[in-house]
Amino acid sequence: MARKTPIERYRNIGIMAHIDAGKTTVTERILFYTGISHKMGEVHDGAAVMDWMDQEQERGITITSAATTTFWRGMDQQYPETRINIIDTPGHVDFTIEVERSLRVLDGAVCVLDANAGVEPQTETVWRQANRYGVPRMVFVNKMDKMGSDFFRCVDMLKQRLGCNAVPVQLPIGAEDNFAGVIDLIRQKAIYWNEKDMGTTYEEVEIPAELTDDAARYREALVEAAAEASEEMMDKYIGGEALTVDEINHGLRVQTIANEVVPVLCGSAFKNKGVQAMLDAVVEYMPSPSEVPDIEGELEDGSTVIRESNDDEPFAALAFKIATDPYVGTLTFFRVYSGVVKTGDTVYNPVKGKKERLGRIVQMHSKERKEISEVRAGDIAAAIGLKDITTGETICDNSNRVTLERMEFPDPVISVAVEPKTKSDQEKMGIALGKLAQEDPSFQVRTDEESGQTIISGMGELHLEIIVDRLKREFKVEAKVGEPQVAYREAIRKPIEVEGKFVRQSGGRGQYGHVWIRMKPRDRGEGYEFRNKIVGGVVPKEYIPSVDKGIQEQMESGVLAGFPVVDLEVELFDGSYHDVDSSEMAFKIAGSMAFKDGFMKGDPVLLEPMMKVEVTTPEDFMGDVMGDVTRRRGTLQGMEDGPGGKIIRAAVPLKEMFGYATDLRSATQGRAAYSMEFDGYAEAPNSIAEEVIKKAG
Ligand SMILES: Nc1nc2c(ncn2[C@@H]2O[C@H](COP(=O)(O)OP(=O)(O)OP(=O)(O)O)[C@@H](O)[C@H]2O)c(=O)[nH]1
Repeated sequence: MARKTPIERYRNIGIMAHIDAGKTTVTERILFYTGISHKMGEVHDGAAVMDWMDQEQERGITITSAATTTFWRGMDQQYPETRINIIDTPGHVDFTIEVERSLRVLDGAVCVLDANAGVEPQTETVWRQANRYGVPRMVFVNKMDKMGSDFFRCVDMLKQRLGCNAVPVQLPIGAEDNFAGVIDLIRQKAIYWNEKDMGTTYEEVEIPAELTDDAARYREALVEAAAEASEEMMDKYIGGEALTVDEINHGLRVQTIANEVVPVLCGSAFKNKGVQAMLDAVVEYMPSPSEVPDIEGELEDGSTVIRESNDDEPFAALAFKIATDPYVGTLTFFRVYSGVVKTGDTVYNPVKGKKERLGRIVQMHSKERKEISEVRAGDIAAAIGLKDITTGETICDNSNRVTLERMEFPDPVISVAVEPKTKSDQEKMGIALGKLAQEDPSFQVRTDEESGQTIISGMGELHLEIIVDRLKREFKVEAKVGEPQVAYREAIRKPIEVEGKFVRQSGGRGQYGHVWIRMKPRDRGEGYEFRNKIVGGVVPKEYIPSVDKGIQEQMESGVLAGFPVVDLEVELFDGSYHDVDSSEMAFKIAGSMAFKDGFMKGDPVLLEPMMKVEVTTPEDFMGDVMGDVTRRRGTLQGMEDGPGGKIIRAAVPLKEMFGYATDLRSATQGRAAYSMEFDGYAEAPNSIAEEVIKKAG
């Protein structure tokens, strides 16, 4: 079967936004206009297309990222059919991990702003993440019909708060109740959507006289930004020659894909204005899979390889989301980077080292699944029934094995004990939690050895709340939940040299392992490194990995209070062995003994997770909010004015942030908002450390 849509006509995009900016409404309108969704449900009466999990609809926030395919030929049918795959990215801070994994597989993003609120804390968080992945972006200033909407302030905020080169390609006609349509600055037309048919039809007329000056000024700026794309265009522009519409669009496209320009559009999804023009801009300015850098992978021999974005390469794809579906079981969403795969093919997962047969492949057209028999480079689809795969892993051609760039997931920072309400649910809960952990690598499950309790860990209070909620809804397991616990870490602050000797003489064959190691603290986030500095075979080669293993196992279970030890360099530089009695086990124990001893002598410290917190509050409550942050052991890091009031930035220990949502709401009559992001580990003060160590007993 040949390719239906050439890869140049693919757009894999994400829609990112702060909660309530209108991402769901925008997505739903896109599906409506592209003809896939024929009924328009309003988000909060529960019929929206993208909100597909029950509690998402109840909470009104989008938690999972699903992928939806749709086709667009342009407002005037001016393009060849373009396939737009929309990857939904959640806006809530507790789900940054969901944002990360969608950013990883999309080629471009539309950032939706609330025209009144502008750039909000979470917009910034997601924007920074997108910067890290170098994702080209455009902005849709939504809610132009809303009280207090201000397109130009939004553009200023984009420039100032996000530091991006925001270039309006449209201007709004009117605002708030009088928002009537948009000016297309490139084609120099005013567009008004017909209110009677939900904006399906529209008319294009001359720019209203009172806006011609503004339009000319903004057009000049955008032409200049487009001309930067090439010397030829720049020469033409400087020479006073007019650039054609095609040239301008081409220039903006080049600059947007190079992350030099962010085109800005506006509209009101709710009032059915501007969405089709935004889709046109997706086609014009967002890259196709072949216009973004090709993905890198690692072959089995450790060498690096590039997998080009085309059908002739060997098949390689990345699983970016795993969902459990009550009807079909496990759905593995994957993005194909290269090659073709068909149902019935055997694929290989290099991380698990396993082959699996690809049973059914489906494409998600919003809630509807379409069975397909093959997928190609650039496609996004879901496989049904893959058994052993976790989010972030590669699937590839079994005879051309490759591991694509791995996704990095932060370790969980908070945990709670969960216990099923009835004993008989124990097993059911175990299975359910296992499935949830497979879906979400930022969520972990373990059994506490001492208490026998099941401990779940994740990225925030809400994250775990939702897991518990899903246990109940999807798996029918009611669980009791303990107090949230912070995931501390342990580290040393002083370099140290220590000896570990494990010798047993017991009748027959004894045990003999003996090592000398140097332990050095590393900077935060640098992790663990083991160096072998043995010369002259004083510790035989075959035992060296055992020493490393002994140390790592001990690091996992901690020394001070049972939390993992981090940021440490260990050098094995001396030791001795016995011809008969030495064994891997003996050296493993010697390594762990040396490590434990060294750790206690190396000025050990407890580390606590720190959160980057940003609160937007009306000025009246500023004093209260700041006082409260300080009481929570927070360090104020800055303050500025925003449209929603004062913006306060601070670093606060996670431990002190429990229940913050509720406290902030009651302290500010619900008028403040906040966002929070894991920022790294810092030394916990003595009082806290003592308490934690005592509790660990
Ligand atoms: N006035 C106005 N309201 C809008 C517009 N678009 C969306 N809304 C409303 O804004 C609210 C939030 O919209 P959603 O589409 O749920 O926003 P979201 O960003 O998907 O929200 P989360 O899923 O919670 O992240 C809803 O009440 C919408 O009806 C708009 O263009 N104008």
